[in-house]
Amino acid sequence: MKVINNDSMNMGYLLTDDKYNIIYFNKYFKKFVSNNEDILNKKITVYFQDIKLDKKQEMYPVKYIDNYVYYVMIEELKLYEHDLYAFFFYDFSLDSELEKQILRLNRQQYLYNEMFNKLDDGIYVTDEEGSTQYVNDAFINLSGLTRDQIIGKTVYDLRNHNILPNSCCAKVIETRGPVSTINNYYKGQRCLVSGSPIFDEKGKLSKTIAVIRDVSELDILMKNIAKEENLFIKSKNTYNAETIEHKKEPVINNENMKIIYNKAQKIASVDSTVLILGETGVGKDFIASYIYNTCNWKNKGKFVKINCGAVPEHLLESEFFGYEEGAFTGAQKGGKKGLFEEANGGVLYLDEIGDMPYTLQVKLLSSLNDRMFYRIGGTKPVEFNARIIAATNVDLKKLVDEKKFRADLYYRLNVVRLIIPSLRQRKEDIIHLSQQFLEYYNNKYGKNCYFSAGCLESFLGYEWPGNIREMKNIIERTVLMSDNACIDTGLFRENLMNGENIVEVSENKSVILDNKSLKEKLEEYEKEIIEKTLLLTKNMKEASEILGIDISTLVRKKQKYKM
Ligand SMILES: Nc1ncnc2c1ncn2[C@@H]1O[C@H](COP(=O)(O)OP(=O)(O)OP(=O)(O)O)[C@@H](O)[C@H]1O
Repeated sequence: MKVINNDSMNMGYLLTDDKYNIIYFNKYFKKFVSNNEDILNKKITVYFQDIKLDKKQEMYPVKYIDNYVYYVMIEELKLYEHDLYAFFFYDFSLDSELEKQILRLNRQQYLYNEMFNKLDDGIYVTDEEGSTQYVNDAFINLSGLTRDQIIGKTVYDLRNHNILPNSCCAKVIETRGPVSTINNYYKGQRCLVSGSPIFDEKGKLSKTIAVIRDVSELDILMKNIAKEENLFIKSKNTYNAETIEHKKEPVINNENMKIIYNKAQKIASVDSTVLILGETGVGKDFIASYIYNTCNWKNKGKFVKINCGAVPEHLLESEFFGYEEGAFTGAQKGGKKGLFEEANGGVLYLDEIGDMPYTLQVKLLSSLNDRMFYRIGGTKPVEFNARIIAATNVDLKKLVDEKKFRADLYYRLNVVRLIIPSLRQRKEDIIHLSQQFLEYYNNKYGKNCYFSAGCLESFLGYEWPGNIREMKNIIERTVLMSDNACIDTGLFRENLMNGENIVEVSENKSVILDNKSLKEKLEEYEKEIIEKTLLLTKNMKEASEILGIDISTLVRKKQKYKM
């Protein structure tokens, strides 16, 4: 701030005599008066009514007659024995160039705002700490949120409260790089969210911006095309959803799981035996195939899986080790390769190893130790160089103690042990897994479902006795059953009840039992699935393909359930 004494300046001063009559005023005041007489010799209080004449050498605001506010400072002067007063008026309003620039900026901001609000794509801007700074109208429409709910809140808070559970900007901040996500919004719109970091001139993260594009229609179109293509591939190849699903990235948020997957990665390229333990459905097969897929041995052999509990005992040996021609009555001409040979150079995955008959355990152990075996009826040793990964959901050590499993085989298998925790012990994975399955089934059934915040909370409260597999099945059911895009807690619970007769939800762990037999319940469920599938598909052919049964079975079932 400076005192401006120049007549041409945007500030004014005037002089009065000792009675406060104006005797001089500069050009600044001249613009307000038509001639000098209008102001000269008038009391200053005529123009500045609230001026405090006794307040000297102190600056304070006063109003001119047009109500414009100035800051005034009064000084006493002596001129040729006359007592005079000098009044300095400071106009703190911005000078005109600056004012023009601000106006221009305001106008520009208004125009940008208008432009952003005309876009069909949503825009979301945060600062470097994830605090929401700007959203356009399209985002408000897509999300169903109000600006009050989000502006000033961090994307982490919004993520934790499930308001924006899959925040792209949060991921941009975490990775400091561009990120794309697929998010579902409240009316079930599927949106492609492309987020980018914005760095300042020193390379420091300054903002993140995400553009949210509703791809629902495009998605449906793509799904239709994919469906057609899949039908084609299916007829040519043994295409199967499970294979495709296995190629998906593992969900690993839980710290324990990170350690386990890290270990799996480390041992992927060596051929030590791995024993995977964990409850049913926790992802034992999944991590076994992850190990196989992660190792990049050139020309590696196949991943051969056998469920030791599913093959009748009398067939197990021949399934495993194969046989020579004439080995037994009914043996195939030319003999047959067993799974051990099939898996050569690759991985032999022995699921439910705890169910392996005791007698066969001896042969397995000697094959592992000697790295060779004999086909049934064979005399020539066959080299064995597959890697063994075994898994079980039973307490193998207990079986050893009960003498149902050989201790030497147990220790031979137990070289690297991976114990997969249950889903309730890794709640951090629940939401991500559920989103992954939702996306998978949305794609599979051409739907756009999303979970309500309450439903996600119920997921966290539920015990998941069947772990990830149970979650996957429930999500498939709810996606199929939902009439609306939103899958809420009610639908989640309903589908728990349809599938299981025991329901444990939240802390209550209420047990709901009814008098129906399992067969009746399964029939009810089957009927419901068929009804829904028929409703969702164009014809019987499509329905039977989705259900994975042939048309004649579908017709029979329709008759059985009187549909
Ligand atoms: N980390 C993961 N990320 C994503 N999906 C997973 C993960 N782990 C498991 N799954 C999925 O969970 C489902 C069950 O996994 P899996 O079949 O491997 O369980 P399991 O423990 O072998 O079950 P069981 O004991 O009945 O053989 C599968 O659909 C699998 O694709």
